[in-house]
Amino acid sequence: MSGRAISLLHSGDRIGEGECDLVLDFLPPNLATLAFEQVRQEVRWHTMSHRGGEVPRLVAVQGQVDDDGSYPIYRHPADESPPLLSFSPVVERIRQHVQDVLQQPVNHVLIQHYRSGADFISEHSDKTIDVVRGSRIVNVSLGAQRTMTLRTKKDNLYSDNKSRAVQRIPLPHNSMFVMGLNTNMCWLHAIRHDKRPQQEKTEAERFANGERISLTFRHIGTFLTPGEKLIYGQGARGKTRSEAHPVVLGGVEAQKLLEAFGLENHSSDFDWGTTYSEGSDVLHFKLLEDSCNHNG
Ligand SMILES: O=C(O)CCC(=O)C(=O)O
Ligand SMILES: [Fe+2]
Repeated sequence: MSGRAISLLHSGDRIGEGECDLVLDFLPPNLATLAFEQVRQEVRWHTMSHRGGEVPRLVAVQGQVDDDGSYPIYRHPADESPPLLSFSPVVERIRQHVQDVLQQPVNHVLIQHYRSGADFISEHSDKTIDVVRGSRIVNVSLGAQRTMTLRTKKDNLYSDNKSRAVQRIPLPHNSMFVMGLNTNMCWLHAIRHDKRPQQEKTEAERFANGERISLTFRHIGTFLTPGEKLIYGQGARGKTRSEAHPVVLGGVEAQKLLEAFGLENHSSDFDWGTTYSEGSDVLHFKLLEDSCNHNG
């Protein structure tokens, strides 16, 4: 491939590094027709702040809470994430379908409500310190069709040494986009805002009054004990429940983890083992940002 071609891709095409999939008509019709409205009503929506500003969409987090009250934690650089609640009824039904089709457990979901074409998520790579190695990340789309844009990172140019590959994947209502960790490493992904006038949009894009809900399911290997006291698992320093350590708030460790997240956003040959395998017990980054602001 050469030049600046932007590929518009669909189910069955080679997407990203080739280990991605777009599954259409994912939920059975009886669930698909009520899922958007039920999720919208059932979920306790929150705003979320990042670098002091509100992110342009509503969010909620649900997950599998163990008998001892431990629950999975997905860390990414937000000032504060909403509290994790147990899977609500319709989200649990969707999760069961994801697990059946994927043949992989998923124990955590970030649910996002794009209230109109003005809501978006900027280009990023998912942060994988807490994502089980070798697992796949899933986005279930409900409501209005939006487009997932994939773009290779700056350190991964075409052979002309100038341009980056771009792929656009329309995500219609009731589809499941499956992303492998290789694609997450070599490409950035985004849902860009769509400010075209209504009459230029297709029926699928105007569906559900232009509102979209996405459910990002992940298999998480890092856990918190009740009250955010202790942390253990893949992304923590203590790898098992009995080796759990108290969580660390802000400070040098938080700075280190934020730098690692930055590296993961920029590097296509990101070495997970070197960067993450030791683990980090950091939970919140806001304290750190506040102290940075005071310093400078
Ligand atoms: O809304 C989507 O489909 C994408 C969400 C996403 O990339 C994320 O939550 O990391
Ligand atoms: Fe993402």
